[in-house]
Amino acid sequence: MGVYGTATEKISIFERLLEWFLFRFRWIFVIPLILPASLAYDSYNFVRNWFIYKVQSAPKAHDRKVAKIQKSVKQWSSGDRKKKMCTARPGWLTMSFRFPKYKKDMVQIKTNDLIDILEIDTNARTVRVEPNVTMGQLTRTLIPLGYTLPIVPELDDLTVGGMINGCGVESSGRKYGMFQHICQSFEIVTANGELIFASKDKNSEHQPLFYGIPWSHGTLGFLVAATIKIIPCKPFVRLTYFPCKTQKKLYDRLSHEANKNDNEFVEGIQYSYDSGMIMTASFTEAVPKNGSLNAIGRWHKPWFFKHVETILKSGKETVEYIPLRDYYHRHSRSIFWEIQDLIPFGNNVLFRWFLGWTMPPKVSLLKLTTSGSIRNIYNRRHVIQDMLIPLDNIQEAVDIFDQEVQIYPLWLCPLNLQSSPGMVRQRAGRNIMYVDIGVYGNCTRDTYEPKETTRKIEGYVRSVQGVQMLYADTYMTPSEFWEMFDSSLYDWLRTKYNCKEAFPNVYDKVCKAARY
Ligand SMILES: Cc1cc2nc3c(=O)[nH]c(=O)nc-3n(C[C@H](O)[C@H](O)[C@H](O)COP(=O)(O)OP(=O)(O)OC[C@H]3O[C@@H](n4cnc5c(N)ncnc54)[C@H](O)[C@@H]3O)c2cc1C
Ligand SMILES: NC(=O)C1=CN([C@@H]2O[C@H](COP(=O)(O)OP(=O)(O)OC[C@H]3O[C@@H](n4cnc5c(N)ncnc54)[C@H](OP(=O)(O)O)[C@@H]3O)[C@@H](O)[C@H]2O)C=CC1
Ligand SMILES: CC(C)=CCC[C@@H](C)[C@H]1CC[C@@]2(C)C3=C(CC[C@]12C)[C@@]1(C)CC[C@H](O)C(C)(C)[C@@H]1CC3
Repeated sequence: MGVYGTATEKISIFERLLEWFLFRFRWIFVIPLILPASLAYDSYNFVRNWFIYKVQSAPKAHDRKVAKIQKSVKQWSSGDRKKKMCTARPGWLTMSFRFPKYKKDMVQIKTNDLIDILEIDTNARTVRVEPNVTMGQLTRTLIPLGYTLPIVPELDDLTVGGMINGCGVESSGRKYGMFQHICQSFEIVTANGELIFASKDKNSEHQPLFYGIPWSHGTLGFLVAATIKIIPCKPFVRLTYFPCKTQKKLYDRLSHEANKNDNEFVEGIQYSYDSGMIMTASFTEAVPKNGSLNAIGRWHKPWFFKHVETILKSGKETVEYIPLRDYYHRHSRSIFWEIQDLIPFGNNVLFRWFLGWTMPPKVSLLKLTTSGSIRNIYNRRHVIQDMLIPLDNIQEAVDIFDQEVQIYPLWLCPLNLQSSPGMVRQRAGRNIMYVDIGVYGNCTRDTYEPKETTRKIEGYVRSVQGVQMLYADTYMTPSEFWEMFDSSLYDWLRTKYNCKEAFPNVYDKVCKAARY
């Protein structure tokens, strides 16, 4: 039973067996209940969003919704101010592993109904959206018009608000950086209830706030709308798979492709210590006559990471044409590779043909129904981490991951990090190619101790000027945290916009103590 935890934990054999049973057979509950509920939830949202977009009622309603938020914040401001504020978005809806503890002791401001796309301006090449608009909603609306966001983080339910106040990365990061770098302006309700417009434009009065908002997790104000760049796109991508059978070949290829201007998208999946696949893609108008079309998003298709593994085994460099939306949401159906634990036989051909159309279960509904025992088992042996480190350090970083957790596959996503102000900054004065190393899975190492192991990895990441994505568990102390992140602009903005009484410090929202 060593695999389920650490020697120091005192938990009876019976409890372990029960946990194991609940974990292994979670599908008994997920298939008949969560899958239909997910389908119903998505269908309702699809119809509702389509209707609202058609009747164009969102822009008018927006002003009313924002006025309500301002009123609530002003009420807080003129009250006793004993409690701090956060959004009322419930913990089970967020796309992170933990349920936030801090919400119950705070005044929750209702930003929940900010769920609409407000304006698509194809001349200015921007889209103005409310913060709870999801990536799935945006691709569904923009792609038929011939446009897309330059960066589309791949899980359908990720929100614009989460991508901006937290962080968003995707395979076009090699060209565009992170989600915050494709934003033009933010509309913010401040701690005083004032509505301000913070733009990237250097003549904008609130330009520093524009740079301060990303990664601040709602601790500088409430985001009520964002204007984001859009670019023209084509209906397909031409995806090339480069199987790599040694680690050197894998990282050389990753670095070569990440620095090559022709590539719109570059990502890697490392399947073992010394083998993996690098994939590059660019937009294309049509599938050539002899080209192979693969609509990977269709319900009966194999999970994307399994499909890639099959090509890796064949060892052949392969080219496929993939519908653009299928490409963007390629990791949604299998929630990267997390679905294996939830429905172990989900990639079986019979399951796919009969029930594939009901997949995937919604992460939010899974979270809502996660029992304490399942949470314990995930706490003890499941690792979810994304570390952004300079691409030049990839070999060393993977060695540390291998030594500490030895979990594969690893997600490798290059991103171009600008030298701009904000919580995440590198001070080179030029762009540096980073890579996001994503580790998602069960650790079977006997030496794995969630806190100690994560702290070792965090220490390494700090030592190479890397950063940890904060949706994951962080075990850093405040001083370690502020060694990793730059507090100069953040602290100044917290004073300037009277945030200290109104919102907690970002560390107090993301540290382990703030989460279940
Ligand atoms: C005590 C104190 C007072 C401050 N007062 C102000 C103030 O009056 N006005 C103000 O705007 N900020 C102010 N700030 C915030 C300051 O801009 C940030 O701390 C900034 O991120 C620090 O950058 P740096 O000095 O390391 O700049 P550098 O590393 O030298 O800057 C890197 C690049 O970012 C650009 N840059 C730097 N700051 C900003 C910014 N705020 N917005 C856009 N581009 C920027 C620079 O031009 C340069 O190209 C103050 C901070 C402190 C601690
Ligand atoms: N490809 C990728 O990049 C992926 C990224 N992720 C991570 O998941 C998270 C996104 O999850 P998602 O469910 O969309 O977002 P969350 O609800 O988790 O929000 C993330 C943070 O942003 C704050 N926030 C959200 N909306 C607002 C707003 N309107 N005004 C002020 N603050 C706000 C929240 O504050 P509060 O606590 O007050 O609600 C919270 O601290 C991100 O942090 C991201 O890093 C996950 C998967 C993939
Ligand atoms: C930067 C990138 C690409 C990050 C991808 C992160 C995903 C793999 C994470 C985000 C949220 C996440 C932690 C989650 C889970 C798996 C991994 C996810 C989807 C699951 C579904 C695993 C099963 C759990 O019981 C529970 C339902 C609580 C969580 C919910 C969040």
